[in-house]
Amino acid sequence: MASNIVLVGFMGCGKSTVGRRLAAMLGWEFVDTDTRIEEEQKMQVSEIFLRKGERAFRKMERDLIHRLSERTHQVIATGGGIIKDPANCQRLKEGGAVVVHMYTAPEELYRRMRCDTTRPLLAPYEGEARYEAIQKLLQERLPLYRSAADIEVSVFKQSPEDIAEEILDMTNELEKSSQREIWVCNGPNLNFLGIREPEIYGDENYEALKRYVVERGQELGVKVECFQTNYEGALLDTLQEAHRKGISGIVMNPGAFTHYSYALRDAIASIAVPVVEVHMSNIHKREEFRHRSVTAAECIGQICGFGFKSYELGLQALCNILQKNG
Ligand SMILES: Nc1ncnc2c1ncn2[C@@H]1O[C@H](COP(=O)(O)OP(=O)(O)O)[C@@H](O)[C@H]1O
Ligand SMILES: O=C(O)C1=C[C@@H](OP(=O)(O)O)[C@@H](O)[C@H](O)C1
Ligand SMILES: [Mg+2]
Repeated sequence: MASNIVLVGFMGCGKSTVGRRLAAMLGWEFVDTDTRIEEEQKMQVSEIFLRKGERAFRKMERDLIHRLSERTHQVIATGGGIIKDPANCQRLKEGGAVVVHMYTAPEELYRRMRCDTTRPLLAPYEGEARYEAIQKLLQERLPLYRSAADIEVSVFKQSPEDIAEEILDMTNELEKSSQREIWVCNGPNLNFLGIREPEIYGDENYEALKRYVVERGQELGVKVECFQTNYEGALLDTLQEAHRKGISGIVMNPGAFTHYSYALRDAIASIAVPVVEVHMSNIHKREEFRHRSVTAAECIGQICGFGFKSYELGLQALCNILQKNG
């Protein structure tokens, strides 16, 4: 489980409201950074802005985040500007926190904060001008929230209780997927990518393919290991090893073994690990002997024709299935 759950998002998205409920559901401490700063300074946030200025407030936020990052079992509702300094979320994440971005449209944020007097950044604006200020600031900050967050949850037309439940489910799923390991297994001649018939397989080499799949894995929150061999038996050994080690899934490009290796077909059939078959080229558009796959029927499915992207689609398909199966 995450050490802390940190809620980020624009003013009015419901961080304070949802955070309190989420903490109660988990039996964790609830910390609202604005409230904590107000208690420590014995002054309202709007008064701090007025008397000491925004810079001083941001420093108070930074100092508080520093202290909170050393503790665990907290749901932390941050102020909407916490992401102005990327080091804040970075610090919390280094301590094992999961950062959740709560998102809704500017129209809904305006509806909630039309008459609000507690948010100093909106104080100079009323009516239409307030809506425009929200829209402009949201546009500026959205990329910052997104790059800080591990998870994004839409909070439009959902009750705070339902949002808290959803955050809990998503956090649990993130936790599970981070424990998953997927092997990307490549068969004969794939080590010759970049050299081998570039008009079919492109000019990027095998090292580039490895980097590509590892990065796609990171985006999906799973660990990816790559294997390549030109030997049929070695490919079988790798599948059996994946089974013995309890690897979560395999994305496999069996190369030309696809079309005739019954031994590989039997290996896929005998392991408990789900396999997705991928090919860079569209094998059905090519020579007759490539139209048939003796291995695909033992796999969950086959993806072909999208170059490196076939591997990404394979990884996505596997992750969806693993998520569905718990
Ligand atoms: N899911 C929701 N649906 C409707 N109104 C909400 C929801 N969550 C929060 N609110 C309301 O929106 C306003 C802002 O919520 P708050 O929790 O203070 O947001 P934040 O801490 O992100 O600024 C409050 O009036 C609150 O009651
Ligand atoms: O977005 C911001 O810069 C701010 C958001 C506020 O918190 P909420 O997001 O809880 O409104 C509060 O920290 C301060 O007014 C500044
Ligand atoms: Mg708040």
